[in-house]
Amino acid sequence: MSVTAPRIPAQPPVFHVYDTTLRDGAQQEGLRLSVSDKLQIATLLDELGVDYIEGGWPGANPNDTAFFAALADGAATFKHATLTAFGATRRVGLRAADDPLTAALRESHAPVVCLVAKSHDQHVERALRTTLAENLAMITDTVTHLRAEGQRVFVDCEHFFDGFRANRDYALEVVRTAAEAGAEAVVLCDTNGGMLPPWIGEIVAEAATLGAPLGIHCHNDTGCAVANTVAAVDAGAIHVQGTVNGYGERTGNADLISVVANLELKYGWHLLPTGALREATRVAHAIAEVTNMPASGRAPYVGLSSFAHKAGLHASAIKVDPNLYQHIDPHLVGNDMRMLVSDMAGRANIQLKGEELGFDLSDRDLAARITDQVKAAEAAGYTYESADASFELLLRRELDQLPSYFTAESWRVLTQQAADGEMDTEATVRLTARGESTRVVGEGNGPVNALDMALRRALHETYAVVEKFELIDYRVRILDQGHGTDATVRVLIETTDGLRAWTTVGVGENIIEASWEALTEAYVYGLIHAGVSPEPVGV
Ligand SMILES: CC(=O)SCCNC(=O)CCNC(=O)[C@H](O)C(C)(C)COP(=O)(O)OP(=O)(O)OC[C@H]1O[C@@H](n2cnc3c(N)ncnc32)[C@H](O)[C@@H]1OP(=O)(O)O
Ligand SMILES: CC(=O)C(=O)O
Repeated sequence: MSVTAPRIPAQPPVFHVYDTTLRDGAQQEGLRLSVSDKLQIATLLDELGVDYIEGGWPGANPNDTAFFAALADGAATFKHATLTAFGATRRVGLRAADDPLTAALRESHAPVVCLVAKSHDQHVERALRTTLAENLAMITDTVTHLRAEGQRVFVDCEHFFDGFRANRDYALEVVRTAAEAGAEAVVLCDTNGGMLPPWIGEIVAEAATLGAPLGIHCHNDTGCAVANTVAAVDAGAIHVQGTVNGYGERTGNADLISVVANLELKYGWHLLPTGALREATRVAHAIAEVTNMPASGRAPYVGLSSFAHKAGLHASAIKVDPNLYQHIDPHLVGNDMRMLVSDMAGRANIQLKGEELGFDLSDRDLAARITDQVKAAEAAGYTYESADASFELLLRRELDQLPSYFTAESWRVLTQQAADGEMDTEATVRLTARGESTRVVGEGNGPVNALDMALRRALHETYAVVEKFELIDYRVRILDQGHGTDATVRVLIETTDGLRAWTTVGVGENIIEASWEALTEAYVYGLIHAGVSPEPVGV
């Protein structure tokens, strides 16, 4: 058999992409979703084209109950996805029809219910504190009851893989019971997330001999949730569960976008509606905004760095053909290639970055000169990979295309503590803009804020657009760790004009000097991109 051609399994005729961001994703530490957050996320998930959106556990808390009620009242409608309510099998000793939590599932009006059932004998005996037979009866009773009430049912077999190892026959009996009761998919859960891909593959293959439609739900405690999910699919699972951005209890769940992108782009399967995968990056980032959990730059497929190239050797080959250093075309998932400029850059990085910013750096000597400058500046502490705006100013300086808007003559900052303990900071800036000299004082809650106020006031008369500029992030890093307060520092400042954001860098032995450099560069870059004409030559 040839190993050069990849093994591509055939796509099953029926396959479910099941999202649990709003339920298991919300079990992540620090994540709290309001009803309105859930509605926004559900709409984004529908745009991504997942088949099922698990909205939460109605009846377990007022928020989730209200979310299902809001959907029942028409707060959002889905073009593609089917709403699913999560819950558990009925309580020990109750009839499903009499269990208030089962009633909440019925009353959720969700067309599909996903029930968590115990499948590990020890969990039945020690956590549920009941018999193995009663657990099977709980599954049968709850599934048949909900089916009779007109809801479709999936069953999540909690701790299935550990349970299979502890008591294979019982774990398989749970699968058989759920399927016979009418579950459309029986989902095998690696609840503790301790499995590895070959183990998942072997166990799913054994479970598949029962003939029931199987699903997979993996946690990421071994860092293998996505690989485990793909292994389960290879072994016969036709339903994959996961969350966007891999949110979830402890180390999270399988990242659903990675799973789907792998199956679509590596196996060539069609899982999402045509073209929807191109929404993946936008949706992952929009959901991160709603959860207020910054998306990982290193997330496969959709991360900011997923197609960012830093090394000179990579860039030189990418100039010939981007595919030489990329596993897919980033546009397939709505992402983009980015070229990073740093001390690891060669001429090719600089040329490609220049092209990205709209400058022709095809001249080899010019590109080499700029590369040398970047390396020297990076050695002195500057960083350009996260300060594109300062890199553009460096390019413009070298190309003699840097407009002169003002000349700063001097600046001074005073901070004092008054007798009542209040801190006052005042900055004075003296500069010339379009031939006019000004001396302006600004006050702020700290030295950088006061300098920003003074600079803004000094420029405002001449360049009114500066009132739109707002400093939105300020980061300081000590560069030579061995030194104490006399160390060199690097300051990164992010500024916005309300439409776009840009980052500039300053370096110095004095934190205020470094901040001043980054601040003035931020204003110059902002003025250039606002299309403001500079000072007339000779002023
Ligand atoms: C693997 C997973 O992530 S499954 C999803 C887990 N998610 C959550 O737990 C979040 C939502 N949960 C909740 O709000 C609450 O736990 C509730 C409302 C469901 C239950 O709350 P309480 O009635 O106060 O019970 P509590 O949380 O202390 O314990 C859970 C009970 O459910 C029982 N239980 C656990 N799994 C199951 C199951 N699959 N089927 C039936 N009962 C179960 C437990 O044995 C325990 O019973 P007990 O009250 O007789 O001791
Ligand atoms: C059901 C579920 O979330 C789990 O077993 O991990």
